[in-house]
Amino acid sequence: MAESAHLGLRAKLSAIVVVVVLLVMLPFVLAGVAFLDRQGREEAERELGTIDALVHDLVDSHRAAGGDLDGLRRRLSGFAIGDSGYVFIIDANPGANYGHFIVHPDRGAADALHAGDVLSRAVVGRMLAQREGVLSYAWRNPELGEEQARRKLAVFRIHEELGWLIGASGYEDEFNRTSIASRNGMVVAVVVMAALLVLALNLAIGGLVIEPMLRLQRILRTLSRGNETLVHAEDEAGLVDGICRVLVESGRFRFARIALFDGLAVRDVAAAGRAADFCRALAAQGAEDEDPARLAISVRRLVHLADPTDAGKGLWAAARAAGCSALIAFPLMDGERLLGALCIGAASPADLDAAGVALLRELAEDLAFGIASQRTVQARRLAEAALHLRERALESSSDGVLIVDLHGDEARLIYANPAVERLTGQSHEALAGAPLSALSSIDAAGRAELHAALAARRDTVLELTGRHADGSGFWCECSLARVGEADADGDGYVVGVLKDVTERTLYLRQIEHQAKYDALTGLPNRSLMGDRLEQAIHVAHRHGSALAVAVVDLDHFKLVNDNLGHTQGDVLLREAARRIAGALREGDTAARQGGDEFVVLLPDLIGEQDGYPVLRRVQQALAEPILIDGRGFYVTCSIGVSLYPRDGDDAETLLRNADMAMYRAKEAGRDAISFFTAEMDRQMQDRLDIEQELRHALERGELHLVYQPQVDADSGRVCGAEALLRWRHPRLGQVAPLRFIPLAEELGLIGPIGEWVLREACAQAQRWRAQGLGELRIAVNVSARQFREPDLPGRVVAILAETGLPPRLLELELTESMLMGAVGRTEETLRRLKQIGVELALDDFGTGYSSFAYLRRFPIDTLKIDQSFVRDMEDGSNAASIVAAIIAMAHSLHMRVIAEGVESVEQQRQLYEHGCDQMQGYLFGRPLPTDEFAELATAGGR
Ligand SMILES: Nc1nc2c(ncn2[C@@H]2O[C@H](COP(=O)(O)O[C@H]3[C@@H](O)[C@H](n4cnc5c(=O)[nH]c(N)nc54)O[C@@H]3COP(=O)(O)O)[C@@H](O)[C@H]2O)c(=O)[nH]1
Repeated sequence: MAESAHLGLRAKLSAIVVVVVLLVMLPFVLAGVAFLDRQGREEAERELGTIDALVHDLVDSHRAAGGDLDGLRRRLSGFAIGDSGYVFIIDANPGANYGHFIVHPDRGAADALHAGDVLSRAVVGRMLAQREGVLSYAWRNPELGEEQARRKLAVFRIHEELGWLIGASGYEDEFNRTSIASRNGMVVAVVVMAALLVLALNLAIGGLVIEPMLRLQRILRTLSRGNETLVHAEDEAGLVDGICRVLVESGRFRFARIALFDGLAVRDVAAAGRAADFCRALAAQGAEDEDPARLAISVRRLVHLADPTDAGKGLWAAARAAGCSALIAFPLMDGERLLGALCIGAASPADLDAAGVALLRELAEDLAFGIASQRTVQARRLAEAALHLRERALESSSDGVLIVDLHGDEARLIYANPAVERLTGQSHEALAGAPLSALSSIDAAGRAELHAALAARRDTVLELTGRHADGSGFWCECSLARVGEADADGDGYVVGVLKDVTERTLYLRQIEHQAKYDALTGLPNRSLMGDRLEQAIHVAHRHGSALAVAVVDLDHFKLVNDNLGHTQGDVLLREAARRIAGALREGDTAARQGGDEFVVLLPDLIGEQDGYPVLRRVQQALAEPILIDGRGFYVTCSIGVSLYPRDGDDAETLLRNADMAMYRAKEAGRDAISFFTAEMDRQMQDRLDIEQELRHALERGELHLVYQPQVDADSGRVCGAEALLRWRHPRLGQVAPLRFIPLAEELGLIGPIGEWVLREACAQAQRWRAQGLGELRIAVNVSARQFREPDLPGRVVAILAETGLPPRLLELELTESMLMGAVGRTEETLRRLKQIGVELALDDFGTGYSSFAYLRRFPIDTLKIDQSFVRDMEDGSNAASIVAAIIAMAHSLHMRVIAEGVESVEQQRQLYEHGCDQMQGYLFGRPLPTDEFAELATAGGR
């Protein structure tokens, strides 16, 4: 299109030139032609006039000489004028021959002009009418074969005497041949001149006007399209590519390339046209240093190379390789910031004339602006994207985020994210723009704290509580942090991050509750009771008042637990706890110490006995039957009481003394309230003393065994012995088994002691075998803790192997309580013991919740009737019946029965009658030292 526009413009300009030249030259040409024509005509007129005059003279002389008309005709016919001119005489005398030719080369005297000869008649007519003059007219003589008419001239004059019209006629062009030649020459010259002028003007206009103009137009168009590219480019890459393309396609430059500078390195980012050829050739020439783009970047100025002297050969070789003979590079500047350079290769230096360079500079400036704008846009896009991301992060944050505006009189919320709504139940959209006080879900104290922290302009973390719109409570940690610049008054914006700590708080509260309260009963636990006791002591100390600490222990709870199971035991404990707490005054505290033991704190007592009525109420409340599974259970309790300040002035002492008193109540037969006394304290000291000494009893060899004979009921002969442990202390003397064995169990010393007993008893039994005492079975008591040790069967096997005693001669005495509870494990232990081959006896049978269902499951060999039944057999109670029933049932389960504590013959008799298999008791022998037992056994018994 540009090409056709270019040609059109050229054609128009050429036409204008032609017209102008013609307009300028035509008047001269026409004037010349007219002049020459006039000159030729005048010459013809003159010549014809001369001839006419000659003819007149000739006629006169001929007439004067008396010549005849024919002779005149002959003479005049010989006149030749030019190629075809002639002399004529027309008869102008009135008469028949008027208008007839008297002399004419082609007509005789008699020839008149015939009717068809219209032109000749008109010409002759005009001459006759005019009588004298010159007549010019167009004449075509077909007789001469003429195609076109020619101008003819006739000069004529009447010969008055003769009445003849004498004239001479001829074609004009036959008279002024020179003039015509001159005219034609002039026309040719003018045409040639005009053509040359048109050509010269065309060339001049083309070179001086059109080319620069077109060039300028091209660059303007390039600039325009460049601006379009600038406007429409979507990114920096598109912009630089587009500009390079525009320069090559619209600007007709050989190449365009853009190199950007990032502060460290120059990097070509876009190119069009033959830029690659140029760069390749530049590299091949090793002339990269001369690269105009790099030069423009390094000098920060325009680099214009249009002359071979402007740069080295390498550069020009590269330029030629790209078809260029001029190069230009513009630095791309964004203010003071150098962005890079635009390098353009042009086919001719003229393509980079001053006007073009000015426009290209403009393009380069626009490009730099465009790049900077794109970068700004890009930076803004990135910033917007980051902002959007941050917004989304805020929106999706699990923590609540508030932005508070502190400007103005009242702090305002300008933003609240959805997490705030989740936390508080208040619409986050409604909160945005509302005053801070709109956060009504946060409780008043929290809001006040929030206001105070914001007023103090301090970054802080607040613990806030509130109520969700659905009514549930919530807890949150609110971190306040100022953001942005504060104004002169310190006002600005504060971001509050609300971390929902409801779950954590509830969990901690639960943990705290668990740490302070008993999970089963909900009563304060030992720890909280300790704290409250300390506090109460403190208050009592200040007020000079008294307080009581009572340890309440349920009587025989273990039996309930063991026989009914833990679940029912728990039910009983919960109910007991409820009753104890219900019996107290306001301000009193009931706590569970563990197991079936409770502590009651009675503060603010005026007198030391003031607590007694309260404790009585506790006792009475528990005395009411407790329903479990529809069955009523009667629970009694033993209560030990210590008083502040009388029995101690610290929590530990008071608790210990109350505990001691409680034991005393137990010892006193249970279901009693016992107040701590100094005597109890002494006994406690004794216990502590024993405890201390017991720890070393085994290693110091202070323990020994005694053996109580067991006799066969039928024969009365000693059939075995029960090994009973004794402790003789050098200072304390003989310590009763019931004092130290339970203590050893409590202190965890029973393990090594029990093993020692087992080994010692087995060794002794084996020695007696060796001494010939026969196959005596040795019964060894196993403590509950010992029985629970998983390795017990293994230890028994090892000891039997060590001592050599046959397993069947060892009988392990277990208690009912050991067998209750973890039935599976118990069964397993019993099974393994039975596999060894030892005998198993159930000790103290009848004192617990004896269950024959259990007995059927367990591989028990012997039932040992508790001595309390044996003792009561004589007093007429139903003990004898119970004993008889036990014996009968045991036998039905194929168990042997041994009665212990047989002291009288009557007891022996009754037992014998009931079918008891074996007996043990003082009646047959007390627990005896080894030698004495050996003597008794050798003697055969009592
Ligand atoms: N785990 C262990 N327990 C043991 C061990 N040695 C003893 N004990 C247990 O200590 C409790 C008290 O025993 P002890 O003072 O030795 O009393 C026993 C007998 O002396 C006593 N007994 C025997 N016959 C009579 C009698 O006719 N009248 C009467 N008043 N008392 C008598 O009974 C005790 C034996 O009881 P038991 O074991 O139930 O057969 C006691 O519970 C022992 O079990 C030991 O080494 N380990």
